[in-house]
Order: sequence, then structure tokens, then C-alpha cells
Amino acid sequence: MEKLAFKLMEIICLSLGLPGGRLKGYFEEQTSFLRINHYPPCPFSDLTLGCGRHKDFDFLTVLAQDDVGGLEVKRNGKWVPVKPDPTALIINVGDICQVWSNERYKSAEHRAVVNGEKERYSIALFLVPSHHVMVKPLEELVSEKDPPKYLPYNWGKFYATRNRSDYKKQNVDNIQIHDFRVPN
Ligand SMILES: O=C(O)CCC(=O)C(=O)O
Ligand SMILES: [Fe+2]
Repeated sequence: MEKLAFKLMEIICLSLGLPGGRLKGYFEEQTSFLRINHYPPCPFSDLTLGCGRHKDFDFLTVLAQDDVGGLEVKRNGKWVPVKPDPTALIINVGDICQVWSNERYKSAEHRAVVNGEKERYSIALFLVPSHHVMVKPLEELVSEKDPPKYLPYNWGKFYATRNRSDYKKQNVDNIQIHDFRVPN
């Protein structure tokens, strides 16, 4: 999964007109991690979610899942179920890709619903840079005509703040890249 994630990073760089290895240096002390999600069956599946709506805060996510289904992606304001295929991997563009590419790529909002009868497993690899990296639109992708859409933020600090707030029940959103968005 990790090899694939780095390969995809190279391809994304090429698609942006950058050298394939442009981003590699930011991952020398990568803080990437793998998470196994277990969603037990829930008799009140219409009243709750397995994983609330969010955008992944990483560069990209490689997701494997079983054949139960539950992942949904927001498209044109509607939640669209993703057909489960245990032989396929799902790739999510994350927030860091959105910032580095100055919004040529956009991270996708998604969530996971639970199943009334069956348990479900998914495995996600989150590709994230070294703690000290300042995330900001790449210089090659900004110009006078296309100025940076985000102020720089420190990945490690962002992640620590996000982790501290993720487990609190609160009505406000936790820290998000739009907190660093430059107004249009
Ligand atoms: O279980 C899934 O399909 C989605 C999990 C997810 O979005 C996440 O772990 O960030
Ligand atoms: Fe996610």
C-alpha cells in the first residue's frame, strides 16, 4: 500500500507538470500511518454513522475494504454510496494535496454508514509528510495570475491540534485547511 501511495504521488506530480520526485523530500521522516476500521453491526443503522463526514487531512489515502459496503462520497451535494469491491483499492485525495496543488486537486468529503446486520472492516493508509514540513501551495504552481490560495501551516502542529480536538464532543468543526484559506 505504501509503495502504491508513493507511486501515485509521483504520478500526481507529473500530472501537475512537476518532476516525479518533487515531493519526496517532504517524506524523509514521514508520519504516515495505517488504520484498521471495524464497524460492528448496528440495529439502529439509520440513526448513526460509523465514521462522520470528513475530508482526509493527508496527501492521499489508500483504502481497502471488504464486500459489505458503507463508504459514501459527497458529490454535487448528495451522498453517493461507493460500490464495495474487496479486490480493488480506493484512492482518496487529501487536504495536503489540495493545498500543495493550489486547488488543482480537491480533497473529497466522505463518511461511512453502518450496516444493520453485518460487521464491516476497512484498512486505510494515510500518506503524510514529516512533522516539520510547512504545507503551502508549491511555488511552481503559483503566479501573479494564480496566487497562493493558502497560508503556510506546520504539518506537525496541525496534526497535533486536530488529534486533540477529534475526540471532544463539540459543535464547532475541528481545525481545517479552510482556516488557512486566503479569501478570494
Ligand atoms: O471505512 C471507510 O470506508 C472510510 C474510513 C475513512 O474515511 C477514514 O478512516 O478516514
Ligand atoms: Fe476518511
